[in-house]
Amino acid sequence: MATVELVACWFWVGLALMLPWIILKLWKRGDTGVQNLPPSPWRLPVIGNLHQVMASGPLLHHAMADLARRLDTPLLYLQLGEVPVVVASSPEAAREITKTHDLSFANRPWSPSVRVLVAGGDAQGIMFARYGALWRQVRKICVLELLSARRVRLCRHVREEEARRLVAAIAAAAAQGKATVDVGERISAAMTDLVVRLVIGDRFDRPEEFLQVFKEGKKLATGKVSLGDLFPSSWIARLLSGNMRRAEANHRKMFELMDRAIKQHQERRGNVVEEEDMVDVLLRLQNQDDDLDEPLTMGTIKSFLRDLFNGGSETAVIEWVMAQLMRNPRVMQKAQAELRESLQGRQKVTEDDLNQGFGYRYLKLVIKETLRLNNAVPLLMPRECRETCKIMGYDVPKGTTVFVNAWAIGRDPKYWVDAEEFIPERFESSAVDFNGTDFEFIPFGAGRRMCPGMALGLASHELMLATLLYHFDWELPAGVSPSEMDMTEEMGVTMTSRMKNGLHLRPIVRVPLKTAT
Ligand code: HEM
Repeated sequence: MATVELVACWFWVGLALMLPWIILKLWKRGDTGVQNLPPSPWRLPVIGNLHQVMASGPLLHHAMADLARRLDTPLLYLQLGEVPVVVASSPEAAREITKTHDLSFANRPWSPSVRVLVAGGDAQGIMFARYGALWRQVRKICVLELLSARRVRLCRHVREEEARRLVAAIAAAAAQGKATVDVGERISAAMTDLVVRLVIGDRFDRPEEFLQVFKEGKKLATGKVSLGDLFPSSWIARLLSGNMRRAEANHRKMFELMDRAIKQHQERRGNVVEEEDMVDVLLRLQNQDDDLDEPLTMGTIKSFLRDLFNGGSETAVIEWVMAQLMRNPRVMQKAQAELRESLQGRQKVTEDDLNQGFGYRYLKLVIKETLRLNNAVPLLMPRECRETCKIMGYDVPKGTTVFVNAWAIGRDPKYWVDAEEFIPERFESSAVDFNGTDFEFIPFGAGRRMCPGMALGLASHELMLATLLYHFDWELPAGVSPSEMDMTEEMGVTMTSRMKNGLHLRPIVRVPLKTAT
């Protein structure tokens, strides 16, 4: 049975088992109070709008976009099990939530799964941290230290080394006569290695174990909706959700390994650190306690590092860019021609070349267009309403989970000509950018909780892509034409959208890598 059917089947079995609890809830139910809530489709008792959302399959952003379109509303109210949800599906609604009333939506909701991750509040990190002094502290460290433009520049040699290793691995597969390579898997391995090096450095003695625990954690944190999160007050639902115990064990193991990495860094601290990794920076700041508004506890440091791993190792965008290029041979040809013409004669792609404008003006437009159509984080990360407020004339009650459907906004024909077409040139003469001020295009979010890793993410993505396009030509598997490519989406970790069946392509070496580098 297909995974989707299996998930759906378990979902309905779970609901059936919860029937006695549902009846009890119905019996106890009081009035919800009169409020001018945003438009909502009809609801069933207790499960609310779950049946409508689940009916369209596991892609929440598609289901939510359909419902908003059907009701012709920029702001949609849904009751998902016990969880009240508001979805913003227009640039105006997104602006109200992430800018005008940013402070009212500066929290992330803590579902039971998130509670496991943040260990009840002792390991809030940054992604799920409650808005307040601690979050402000870690966010400042991100912006000024760990992910600053200066640090992104300083670590460019690590990105270049990993990009070269990626090329070498793909070239070796091509030389062995492999029909195709799993491009997503290769990129993911390269990006995970990259982020491990940036965060804990080269000298950690158990990198393999760390990677394994990290990968298992990612599998456990699938973006699929869990019964326990939909009915947080029900222990039966939590029991049926199953994964919680494994997630707790994974969390413990991950923190144990981080303890070891931190200890190794501490032991080294007496020596001169030639090049600081992120653990070094955090330990240095921890020692300069007087400069901190909130103390950096070990729990905070470890959860902070965990979030940086998660944010930094996401590779869905690169895979989507490659897929769109294969589907649009004209665009692929233009991007490669520009790169090869301007980098002619060079044995490798360097960030200095790219930054000086060598050959990737068009590639930048390609990445932008992919972020519009295949937004890797389609619903951004959920916010929670901290105080009841009015958005576009409707009441959004305190405690509501709020999604911004950036995916739907990026495809809305009201704001985009030929919205479903892949046309990088649309950005050529347009000032619209993803820096969080043009609300029709917000792949990195906007406002206080906007992605702090944008510069690092873009630098890594641009270099990896330029390298893949410069060194190789790419072919689809025999018998598959560009228009027949499987572009089916699925939800990955922390609500990211990735290619469900991967991207398998045949690489043909065009510019061989010089081995002596
Ligand atoms: C192309 C790559 C990336 C994309 C598309 C992306 C996208 C996003 C989005 C949409 C959000 C939620 C914003 C919101 O709620 O308004 C986010 C948050 C975040 N991202 Fe990224 N991101 C990327 C790369 C990175 C990298 C490289 C890092 C760090 C190593 C990172 C770290 C984070 C963190 C820590 C948050 C949470 C911020 C907070 O809650 O204060 N991201 N990202």
